[in-house]
Amino acid sequence: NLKWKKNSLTYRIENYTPDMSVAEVDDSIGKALQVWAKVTPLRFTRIYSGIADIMISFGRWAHGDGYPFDGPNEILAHAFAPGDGIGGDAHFDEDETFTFRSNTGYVLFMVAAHEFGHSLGLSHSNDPGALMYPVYSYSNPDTYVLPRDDVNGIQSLYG
Ligand SMILES: CC(C)C[C@H](C(=O)NO)C(=O)N[C@@H](CC(N)=O)C(=O)NCc1cccc(N)c1
Ligand SMILES: [Ca+2]
Ligand SMILES: [Zn+2]
Ligand SMILES: [Zn+2]
Repeated sequence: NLKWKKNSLTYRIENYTPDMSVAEVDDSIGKALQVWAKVTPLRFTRIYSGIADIMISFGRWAHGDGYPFDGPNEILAHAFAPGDGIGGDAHFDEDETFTFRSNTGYVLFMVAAHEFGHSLGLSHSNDPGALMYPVYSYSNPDTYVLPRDDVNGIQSLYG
């Protein structure tokens, strides 16, 4: 597990999905980062231009890296382990329907929280209750508590 050598990280939202309002995307991303900040010394600062540690974008099919998306469902997003350049970046498949709070479509907060686990150095967990379990499951973002397996995982890196 590669990890960030610094606790203060920047992020930039490069573009937006038409599925949600700008404010809903901003809120979902911010809250998904806070899930991890709450249990580590990590701090996230948003920037609006230039290169951030965690560059966040929506794309479909071939979108500039060697890992094209696949249309609706299956792959929902991917993120790269800590490092320079594409390291830490998170890409979301624009062919998915992302939602804010409802459980019709994929809740962006949930997918983003999972992807940022990868951005911080976590791999998948085989604990079905874990956020880092490979398969998406819906949880209410307003009452979301990071499962113990994920807390242990991230604190083994940054505790
Ligand atoms: C091999 C990887 C590129 C698969 C990809 C993933 O794990 N990205 O982090 C992915 O999108 N997996 C889907 C699998 C699926 N279609 O259920 C997923 O939902 N991952 C995101 C996710 C979101 C929220 C919670 C959890 N546990 C997983
Ligand atoms: Ca897909
Ligand atoms: Zn990508
Ligand atoms: Zn994953």
